[in-house]
Amino acid sequence: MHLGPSELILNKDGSIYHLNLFPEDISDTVILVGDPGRVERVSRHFDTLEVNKRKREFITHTGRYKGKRMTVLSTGIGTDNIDIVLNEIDALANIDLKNRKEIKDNKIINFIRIGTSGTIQDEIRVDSFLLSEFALGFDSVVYYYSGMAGRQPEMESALLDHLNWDSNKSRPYVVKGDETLLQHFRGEGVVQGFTGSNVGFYGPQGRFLRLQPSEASLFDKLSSFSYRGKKLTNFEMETSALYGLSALLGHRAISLNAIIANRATIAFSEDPGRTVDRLIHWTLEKLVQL
Ligand SMILES: O=P(O)(O)O[C@H]1O[C@H](CO)[C@@H](O)[C@H]1O
Ligand SMILES: O=c1cc[nH]c(=O)[nH]1
Repeated sequence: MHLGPSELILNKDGSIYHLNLFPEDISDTVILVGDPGRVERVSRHFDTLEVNKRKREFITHTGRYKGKRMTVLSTGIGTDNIDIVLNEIDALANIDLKNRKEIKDNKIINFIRIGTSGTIQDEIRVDSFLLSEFALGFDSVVYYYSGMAGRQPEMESALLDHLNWDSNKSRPYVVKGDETLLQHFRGEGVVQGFTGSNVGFYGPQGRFLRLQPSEASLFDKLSSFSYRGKKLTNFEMETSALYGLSALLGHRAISLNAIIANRATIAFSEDPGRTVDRLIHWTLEKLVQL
């Protein structure tokens, strides 16, 4: 199918609209970070830097770490930005931008998110690393696409029963990370988790400064949910759409979280930057072995 100029939008120089990139600018290993400032914290470890581009909050560096070509790209905050980033990276990989048609042999991208997150379980230590085995999406991005790849309907039903969900809010969905990548990144010292991706940092994560909650018991209901021994472990704001869209597009994704807050013990990391830097270094080393 030919994609017209209002659908597949290209800049004057032919680069993709928001990311400002050409197909040759990206590797098939893409590290996603929320914070644009974190891109340099990753690429400072690279031996060589070949691409350094930006538009809006989307900064992209491509280079080599110990010989392996990698791209690190900032998504900004939220699942709506993940919709842009996943669709545009996929277009760079799998659409011929000149004739505006899908390329026959689809390329598979490995997406590795390195993010910050708050745990909701008291036994998970601040400054630990958490690998999201499953993601719970409070956003509704996946509902705009056809298909159920990666989705976990039984977990979704169990959760909806447990929460007695308010129908004014979008229906939460559950999606699994890519098993090949999960296997590679599982290991000692890494908590395996079930990550909630919320549609905000405050109310949607049960944080209230001056406003009052519409449902006072929601945070407790979420932290007490368990499905076949798997508890909901932590909150952040991107992993669900990353897992959902990657599965639908045929890519692989995992999400690694630096736990900087513990909402159950009301603790915050004394040095979150150090924890993020440790997670970056650990992830780069694991990626070289992939
Ligand atoms: O540190 P990043 O990757 O931005 O991730 C987390 O931090 C932001 C909120 O402070 C949200 O994007 C959340 O997902
Ligand atoms: O509590 C937290 C910490 C980091 N990021 C979030 O989204 N929530």
